[in-house]
Amino acid sequence: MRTPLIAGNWKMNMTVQQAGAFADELLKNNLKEGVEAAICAPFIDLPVLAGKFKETDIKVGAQNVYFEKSGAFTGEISAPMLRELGMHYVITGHSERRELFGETDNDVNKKSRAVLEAGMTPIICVGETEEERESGQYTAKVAGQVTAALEGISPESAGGLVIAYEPIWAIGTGKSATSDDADAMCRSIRSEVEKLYDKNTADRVRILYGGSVKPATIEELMSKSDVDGALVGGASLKPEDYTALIAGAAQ
Ligand SMILES: O=C[C@H](O)COP(=O)(O)O
Repeated sequence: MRTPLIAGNWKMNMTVQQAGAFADELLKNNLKEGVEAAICAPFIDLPVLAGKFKETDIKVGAQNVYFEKSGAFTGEISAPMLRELGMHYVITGHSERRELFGETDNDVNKKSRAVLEAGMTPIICVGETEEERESGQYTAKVAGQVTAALEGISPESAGGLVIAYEPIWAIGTGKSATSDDADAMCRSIRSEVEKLYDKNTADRVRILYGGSVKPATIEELMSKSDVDGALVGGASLKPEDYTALIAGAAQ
């Protein structure tokens, strides 16, 4: 049985003060049980969130990492640094990092391995462009991203990780994939994991959908058998919306 996960991705939003205020508000709400809650925030917000959520089940994660452990890499943050802060998750391979910062499949693989090695869980993002969807190449594109991201990762580790399917055309556009399309792609990713490993690993790995998920759409999305949760951008920025997402996923 896979525990549903609602992971917020704040992207480049929320100052330290705003992050603290969000946490205080969220802690006043009764989050429904049975759903894992995680917030992936900008690096500077992580200590305050880790502190505020310390005595709770709410997990905190980063949105990026560098794959080396330490050294002359000005401006970068390593996986052991994040682990020491109490991070559980690190997003790797988000399409914004691939598109805007030139991250390759190889970078995503190295980052995901560094995250696992440090004792955290990567949320590995994959997804196709609108052009790839329209030309029918999307399944092959996503399968290729999954294969590249998982290279050299053991079956034990692979079973515990999280993959987020985020069609690029649905991110921040209000144009969400239908729940059936999301389910079909999550199933296709699971079968790719089974090809690379085995059925047991494929049954354990959690696969999220991301792309314009809102409180109004979460329940329908979560009714699908291969969708194990959501990676949520815009709708994770307000405590009341985030609380509603958790409630919707708990139905
Ligand atoms: O990581 C989250 C995704 O990019 C989705 O963002 P969005 O919910 O604002 O469309």
